[in-house]
Order: sequence, then structure tokens, then C-alpha cells
Amino acid sequence: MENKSVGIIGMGDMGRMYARRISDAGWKVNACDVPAKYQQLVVDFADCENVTVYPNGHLVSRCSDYIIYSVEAEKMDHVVAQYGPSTKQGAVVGGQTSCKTPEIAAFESHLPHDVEIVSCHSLHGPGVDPKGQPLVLMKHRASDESFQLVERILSCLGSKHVYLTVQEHDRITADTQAVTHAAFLSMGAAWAANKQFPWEVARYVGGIENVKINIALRIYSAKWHVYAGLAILNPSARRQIRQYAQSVTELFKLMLGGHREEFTQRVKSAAASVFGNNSQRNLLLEDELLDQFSIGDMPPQQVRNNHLSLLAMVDCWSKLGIVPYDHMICSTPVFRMWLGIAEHLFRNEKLLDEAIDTAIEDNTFRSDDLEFTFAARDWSDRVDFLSMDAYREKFEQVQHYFEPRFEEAKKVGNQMLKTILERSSATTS
Ligand SMILES: NC(=O)C1=CN([C@@H]2O[C@H](COP(=O)(O)OP(=O)(O)OC[C@H]3O[C@@H](n4cnc5c(N)ncnc54)[C@H](OP(=O)(O)O)[C@@H]3O)[C@@H](O)[C@H]2O)C=CC1
Ligand SMILES: O=C(O)C(=O)Cc1ccc(O)cc1
Repeated sequence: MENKSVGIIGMGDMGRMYARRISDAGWKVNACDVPAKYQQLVVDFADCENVTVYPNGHLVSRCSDYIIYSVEAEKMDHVVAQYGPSTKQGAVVGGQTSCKTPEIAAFESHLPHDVEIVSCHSLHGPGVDPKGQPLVLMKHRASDESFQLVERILSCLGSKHVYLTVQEHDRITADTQAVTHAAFLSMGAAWAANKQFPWEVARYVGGIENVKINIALRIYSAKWHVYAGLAILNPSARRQIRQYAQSVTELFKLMLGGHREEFTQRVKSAAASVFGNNSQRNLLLEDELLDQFSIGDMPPQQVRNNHLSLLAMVDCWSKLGIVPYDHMICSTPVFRMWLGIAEHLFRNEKLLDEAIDTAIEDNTFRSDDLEFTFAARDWSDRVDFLSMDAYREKFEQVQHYFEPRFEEAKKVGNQMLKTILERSSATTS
């Protein structure tokens, strides 16, 4: 192993996963979290001889050759201002935050000029095996030699390297991550507003519904700041999330008014623009596979659903000129699941026609759809206000509602993601 060391500032879920894998590959890792967590971190990494835990980021920065900041996106400026000036001369610095514009601004403001910048972003959560998943690498201010050092270090993750500029990264992740999360967050908020546990309602069991529930619960069982950061701090994300809320609202109004022709025309033209040129692709998800991952018992016959959340997603992609397949190279497991169920609905004419019929004719679930529409707009407003506090308040309120069921949901959700990702071989190209 080369005589180079890796610094990790922020030993939360992602930092710990990186520290374990990089040190297992033989690199020396210097790590820290906030001083209050120092003692615990020493205990937790006592079994890792290649990891040295330090009380703060000054001590990590001064002795490491590649330093990764893995802290909350909203704290980056403050943390880099604190430790950046202590960076070892000639070192390379990067970050793991999900949105790169503010991260790079923090580096440019606070790092000494002799320090190079290569950032990264693993496009998956800490519980997913990084092997084969996309890892975005951004050579912002660095020599080829330094970039290659970063690639050699991170190659132990076994991820698929994707080379983008900071601007490309933020634009694509706004299209893939931010708007996808907005849809799942809205589902959870609507279920909570209606005091439902969706797996206890026949409409939400089986096939596509299992994915909706499992992913929504997975997101709500995670940390609010991850989702807030990538929605609020990404300058491209607001527009996407706003368009999603608008698509939901407009489709819901057409449903309420019983405007069958206009509704059908709008859904079908969105389908043509998003899926028209991709109708020969293999489906990302198979029906029988989806049915296996129910939290509740399967009803004898699937209850019809208008799938407003999915119709609005495809409408939104179409309005923004987004072809989601163009972003597969830079997709997260959650995005692939979301696209998988959208495709499932839109490439099955019978299912799509049934959703349209249900939307126009069936009043049974109007209260669910009303709450979903409110929720989509509320999330969009909170993001537009650029308010981390407002985002956190809503996230934690819904999180609290679902909390008693997280353990069960996580088990089923993890198994679902694992099986489906293996079967679809993490199709990232
Ligand atoms: N979780 C995910 O799925 C993914 C997350 N990311 C991004 O990676 C980054 C880390 O996420 P994640 O690990 O999940 O978040 P965590 O909250 O688990 O970890 C962040 C850690 O950084 C610590 N920290 C804050 N300030 C400092 C400081 N001054 N010095 C040292 N440590 C500090 C935090 O402490 P404290 O809690 O006290 O603030 C916390 O322990 C985020 O920017 C996130 O957006 C990227 C890909 C996937
Ligand atoms: O797959 C998703 O979208 C997730 O929810 C996990 C996640 C969260 C933040 C990231 O920056 C990358 C992945």
C-alpha cells in the first residue's frame, strides 16, 4: 500500500462506512467526529488497527493526504472554515455531501491555495453494498496525478466511477434524487395526515404499492438533514419539486372535474414523451418480484388505484423535458425503484387505462388524493422557503407517526432492495 493516508471528518453513517472499507483495503485512516463523540468513536473503532481516531478535525487535517468531509451539508461552510486552514500542505480535499455547489464554495473560500480539490458522492445510502453502485468523482481543482490517487483510494468500494463536473452533478441529482424524494415524502405525509398505516389498507398492498410503502418508510426512517440538504441547498432542485407539486395539483383538479378527455390526453402525451423511445428496454422490475415484499397481507384481488403520485411524476418529467433513462448512469437505488414502478404502470396499457378510469370514475379515495396533493404542495413550499427548520419539523412529525413500524419496514425494505437490485443487476448504464 502507498504511504498515503486518508482523513475522514464526520464519522456518521457514511463516514463510518468509508472508514471501514478504506482501512480494510490497507490504507491508513485518520478520523474524527465532533469532540463530544470522540470517546465513543475510539471504542467503536478499537478493532480497526488502520483507523486512528482524533478529537477534532485540525488533527485529522494536518496529517492526512486525502481528506473527506462527511458532515451535514448545511454545516459544511462552518466546518471547512474551522478545519480547512489546518490542511496539510499539498493535500487533496473532497466532500461526500449530496449537493456540490455549496460544498465547493466552502472549499474555495476556506482552503489554502496549495490544496487540491477532488470531490465524491456515493449514490446510495450507508446500508447498501457500494459494489457496482455509481460513485461520482469531480476533479474540481487538481492535477491528474492527485485525481488518480483519489481513484486508487476509493476503488476499494468497488463502485462504478462516474466523472462529472460539479454543475452536471447538481443538475442530474436534482432530477433524480430531489424530486423522487418529494414524491415519497408526500406519500408518507398524506398517510400520516389520514392516520393510515398504508399496509393495513387494501388499496396499498401488493405490486407497485409495496415499493411505495417500503421506500417511503425507508426515507422517513433516515436522517432529515440528508433529504433537506439535497433539496434546499441544490439550486436546481426547487424548480423540479415545484413542478411535481404543480403536476399533482393539475391532475387532481382534472380528476375532480371528471375531465376524462383532457386527463387522458395529458397522461398519454406525457407517457409518449418519457417512454416513447424506450419502449423496447427490458422492464426494470417484475410483478411477481414486487408482490413478495408486502408488509401487510395480500388481498385476494388487487384494489384499483389511480396512482396519482406516478402519473404526476411522469407529467413532471415530461413538462421539464427530463428523460429519466438518460440519468441511469448517475442513479440511486431509490430512483431506480421509482422509475421501475413508473415504467411498470406506463408500459402496461391495461394498467394505465385502469388508472385513468379509476382517476375519473372512482370517488372512493378522493380524501387520500386530496391529502397527497396538499402534502406535495406543502413540501414544495417548505423547500421554496429555503427553511431547514420548516423541512425538519414536517419530516420529524411524519417520522414520529411511523416510528413504531420502522423495524419491521426496514427488514422488508432492505430485503426488497437487495433482491430487486440483484435481479436487475443495478442497471446503471
Ligand atoms: N445517508 C445517506 O444516505 C447519504 C448521505 N450523504 C451525505 O453524506 C454526508 C454525511 O451523511 P450521513 O453520514 O448520513 O450523516 P450523519 O448525520 O450520520 O453524519 C454526519 C456526522 O458529522 C458530524 N459532524 C458535524 N459537525 C462536525 C465537525 N465539526 N467535526 C466533525 N464531525 C462533525 C455529525 O455530528 P452531529 O450529529 O453532532 O452534527 C455526524 O456525526 C451528508 O452531507 C449527506 O448528505 C451522501 C450519500 C448518502
Ligand atoms: O437512494 C436514495 O435516494 C436515498 O435516499 C439514499 C441517498 C441519500 C442521499 C444521497 O446523497 C445518496 C443516496
